[in-house]
Amino acid sequence: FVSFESVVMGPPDAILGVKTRFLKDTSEQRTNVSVGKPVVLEAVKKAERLILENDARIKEYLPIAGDPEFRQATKEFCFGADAKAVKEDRVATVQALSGTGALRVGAEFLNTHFPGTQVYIPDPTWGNHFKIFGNAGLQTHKYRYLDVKTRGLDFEAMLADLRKAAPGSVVVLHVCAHNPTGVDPTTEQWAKIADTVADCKLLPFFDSAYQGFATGDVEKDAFAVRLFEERGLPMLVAQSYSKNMGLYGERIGALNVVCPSKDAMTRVMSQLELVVRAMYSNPPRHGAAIAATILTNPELRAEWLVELKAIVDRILQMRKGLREAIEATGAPGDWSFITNQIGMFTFTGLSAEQVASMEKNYNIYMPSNGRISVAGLTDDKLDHVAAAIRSVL
Ligand SMILES: Cc1[nH+]cc(COP(=O)(O)O)c(/C=N/[C@@H](CC(=O)O)C(=O)O)c1O
Repeated sequence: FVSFESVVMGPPDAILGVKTRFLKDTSEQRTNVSVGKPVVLEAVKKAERLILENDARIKEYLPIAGDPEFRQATKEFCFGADAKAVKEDRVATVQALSGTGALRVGAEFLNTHFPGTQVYIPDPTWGNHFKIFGNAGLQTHKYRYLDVKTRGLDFEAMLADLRKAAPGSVVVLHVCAHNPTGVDPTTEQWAKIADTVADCKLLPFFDSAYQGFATGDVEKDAFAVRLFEERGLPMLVAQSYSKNMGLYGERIGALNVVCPSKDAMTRVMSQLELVVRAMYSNPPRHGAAIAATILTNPELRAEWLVELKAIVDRILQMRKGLREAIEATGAPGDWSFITNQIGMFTFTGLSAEQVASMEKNYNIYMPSNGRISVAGLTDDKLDHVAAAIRSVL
């Protein structure tokens, strides 16, 4: 029988748990570089004013699949309005509890209809990927991704590992701004990955959590997904608006499943709705209303894209500043990876011990894998972070 007394303590989350420790730290020099610091965008504030004025049905249930306007807008944002799969209505799209929820609904759907499916996940990857797919009952495997020597993509090893996967296996691919490494395939490498996926009959499950955060251009950042769509490949794509709209706590995202026909899409939609209904019934309204308003209102969309570009430009400045601050300490080694990597994070290669020492002596808070959220840096913190890194080399 159930006895809550027998429940053991679970481990703190490797990423979200860091912020908890940061908040307990009262020192002046405490610095949180673990997760993004959500600035509320002007476009979001304006969208919320519009929603409050116009949306009379503000508290009704949404349909199981979510806000219809959001679903169409997010699909077009991901694949492009002119994508064949979109125009032929072959993409099954359900609103999701952000990227995590999209991945989980997709994993449950796969396990329900294709039990025993093997899922190949990059090494390293986002800290939650293995648990999401594992908890849904799927078999997870690593594929080599980062070459720790060059700090670049271990491309041949990645392809070799994918070629070893059984046909029908799922391969998780970060669309852009790979977390935690900040290392992405080049466009030529994406073409070869698409060839390998097609030849080996693998099923891509794209994780699109940073569209717009890699280059500041939302169209360019969707390159990989759109290349695979143009090839006519089936795929799943999990989307998140946590980072690119700063809607973290609104939990707004989507799961897209590209199907071979409109009829198949209709059947997949019906099965996705069964997963959603039994998991949380239907999704929250507010985040979907914000995202749909920004995506479909031309003035707000334009304003949003300008704000997003400014955020990405500031991150590039912080990368340059951090690299120069570290080099100014006379730190040994090549720090060019800090400005070569893209997206929100830089993967420093610091060990868990070095990270713990930086927390203890310099009150720097970051995940034990050595990832620094550059988005969390400000000019006045650069020298402090650089000194902390210098102290552990
Ligand atoms: C690659 C990736 N995919 C999905 C998510 C899910 O985010 P959501 O808010 O559910 O849409 C995150 C979040 N990453 C950051 C926060 C977290 O760990 O949840 C992070 O890596 O810091 C990712 O980095």
